[in-house]
Amino acid sequence: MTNTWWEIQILCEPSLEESIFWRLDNFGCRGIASEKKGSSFLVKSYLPQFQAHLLDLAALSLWLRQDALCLGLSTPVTRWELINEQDWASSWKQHWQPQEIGDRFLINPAWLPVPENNNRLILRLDPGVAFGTGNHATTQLCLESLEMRLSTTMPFASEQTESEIIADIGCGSGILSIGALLLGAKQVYAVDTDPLAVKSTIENSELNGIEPERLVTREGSVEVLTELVKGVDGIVCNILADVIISLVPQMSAIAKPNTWAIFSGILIEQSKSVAEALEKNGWVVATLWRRKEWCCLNVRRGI
Ligand SMILES: C[S@@+](CC[C@H](N)C(=O)[O-])C[C@H]1O[C@@H](n2cnc3c(N)ncnc32)[C@H](O)[C@@H]1O
Repeated sequence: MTNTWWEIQILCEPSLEESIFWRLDNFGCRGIASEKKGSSFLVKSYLPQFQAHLLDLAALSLWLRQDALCLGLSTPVTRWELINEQDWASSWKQHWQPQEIGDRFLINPAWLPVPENNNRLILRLDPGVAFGTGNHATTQLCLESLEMRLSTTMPFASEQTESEIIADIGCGSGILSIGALLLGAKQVYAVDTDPLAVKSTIENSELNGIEPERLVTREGSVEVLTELVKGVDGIVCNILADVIISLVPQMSAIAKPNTWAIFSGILIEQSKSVAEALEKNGWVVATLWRRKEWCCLNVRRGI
């Protein structure tokens, strides 16, 4: 049993209540209740924390807004917070098992023994409260894209994997940075606006025996990268679509004429607006991979 729950609160017009209940039920929420708040309704619902990442909650909020717009009603306000943090770590640890991703990776929780006779790249991880266990479709899509980019046996792989310098924007647990380094990249510059993510990336880097100079981690975003490095060969960025769109113009400062990039955290219905923002800023979309309701854009710098 988990001890930490998301409490999701939705303030809405009364006529939206039914469609919200339906959405929450489909989302896996347990215990849905509503109360009158003036002329509005406040719907409260609960979900074990391990069942939803922040990205999923953001997607839920978007669907609720879209439902309201389709019905011609004013959009609801969705908020979420974690309640009852006690025993979170131990309860969550019971739910997280080693996981194979793509053809090359095995994500192994830090507290489990490293499997013997396994020919996969073992990525050891203790994300703590940071995002990035490998369970989420967007992280998987990014790792698989990195695999295609950096595994020398892959047809689209870079011929100079061992000299590739990569930026990881929104590094979370550091899973993508460490994945790129295990695949043979020379160096990764990882940034995240959340100081807990920065701490988690540094700890996971040590856990995987990565030399500190190969994974440089800082709190912040693209503006910090521009101070750290002149140009990078590749970029991975798994954040929400809106954030990606706002960061794309600044990314030109760290892009070289042949830089490639992997973007995820994008709902399928948002892919068009992200692709447009990328193309406006000198990127060419090469492929779109999808898993569940999420997609991942593989792009390269335009000529
Ligand atoms: C979806 S998680 C991705 C974690 C990990 N890279 C993965 O793929 O599993 C997004 C991360 O981006 C960070 N973030 C959000 N906005 C950001 C921004 N503007 N610049 C840098 N990081 C940001 C969040 O703190 C969070 O750790």
